[in-house]
Amino acid sequence: MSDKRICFIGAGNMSRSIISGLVNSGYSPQLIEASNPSTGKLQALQADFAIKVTTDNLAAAKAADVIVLAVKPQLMQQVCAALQSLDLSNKLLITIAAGISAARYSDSDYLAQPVKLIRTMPNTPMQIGTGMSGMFAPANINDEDKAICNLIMTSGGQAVWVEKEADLNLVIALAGSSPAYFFLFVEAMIKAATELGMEQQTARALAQQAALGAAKMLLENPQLSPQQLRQNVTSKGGTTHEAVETFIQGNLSGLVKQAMNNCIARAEAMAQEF
Ligand SMILES: NC(=O)C1=CN([C@@H]2O[C@H](COP(=O)(O)OP(=O)(O)OC[C@H]3O[C@@H](n4cnc5c(N)ncnc54)[C@H](O)[C@@H]3O)[C@@H](O)[C@H]2O)C=CC1
Ligand SMILES: O=C(O)[C@@H]1CCC=N1
Repeated sequence: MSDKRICFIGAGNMSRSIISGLVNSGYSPQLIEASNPSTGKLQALQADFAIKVTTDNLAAAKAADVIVLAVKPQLMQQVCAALQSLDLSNKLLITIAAGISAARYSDSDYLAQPVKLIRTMPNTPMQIGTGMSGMFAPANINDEDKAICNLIMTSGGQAVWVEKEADLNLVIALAGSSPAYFFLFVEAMIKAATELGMEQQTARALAQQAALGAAKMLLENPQLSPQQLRQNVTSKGGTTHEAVETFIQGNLSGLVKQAMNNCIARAEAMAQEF
C-alpha cells in the first residue's frame, strides 16, 4: 500500500465512491483528505471513513502528494484557477471530470504551470468494489505516477489504460454513465410490475436479483457470448421470445447506440464548453 497523501477536491458522489474503495481496500484514512465548500458531505465522509476533511481546497492540495480533481466540469476552471498559486511540480493530479481534455489543465490554461495530470473516468459502483474505470496518461507521466493512479482506481474495482484520449469518451458511454442505463431499465421493470399489481418492494427484489444473476452469468461465462446467454433463456415459442421480440421490434439496439452516441457527443461538447 502507498504512503502518498491523497486529497479530493470536491466531496460529492464520485469522490465518496472512490474514497470508499480506497478505505475498504486498506488505504490509511489518515492519508486521505476531502475538501468541499459545504460541510454536510464532509461530516458524513468523516463519520463513515475516518478521513480528514476541510473546506480549504488550497490547504488540502498543498498538503497532498496526489490531488484528485472531482468537481463538476463547469466548475473545474474556477477551482483550478484557485490552485494556481501552489507549486504543483512535485504533485500528481488526477481528474475524474467528464469531457475536459488533459491539455486544458496545462500551463497555458487552467493551472497556468506545467503539471503531471492523469485523466480518468470512474463509475459509482467503485463504492462497493465493482467499479470500472478508464485512465489516460499523457506522455509526461512516469510509471510511478501511473502505478499510484492505478492503485487508486483499482481500489474499488477494475481499471484499464486507454492509449488514445478520445477513447475515454467511449469509456464514459460504456462504463461511467452506464450504471444509470441499467438503473433506468430496472426502474421501468418495477414500474410495469407495480402497474400490473405487484407490491413495489417485491417487484424491486425480483428485478434486482434477476439483474445480479444476469451480470454474474456474464462474468462467470466468458466463453459464452451475451447473445448465447440470451438464447439459453429463450425457449422456442415461449415467454422470453415474446418479450425479447418486443425489444427487437422497438429497436432497442438502435436506441442504445443512439444513447451512447449522444453521451459521447455531450462529452465532446463539454470539452468545448468548459
Ligand atoms: N457521478 C458519477 O457517476 C461520475 C462522475 N464523474 C465526474 O465526477 C465529477 C464530480 O461528479 P459528482 O461526484 O457526481 O458530482 P457531485 O455534485 O456529487 O460532487 C461535486 C462536489 O463538488 C463540490 N464543490 C462545488 N464547488 C466546489 C469548490 N469550489 N471546491 C470544492 N468542491 C466543490 C460540491 O459541493 C459537490 O459536493 C464530475 O466532474 C463528473 O463528470 C465521473 C465519473 C462518474
Ligand atoms: O453524467 C455525467 O456527466 C457524469 C460522467 C459519467 C457519469 N456521470
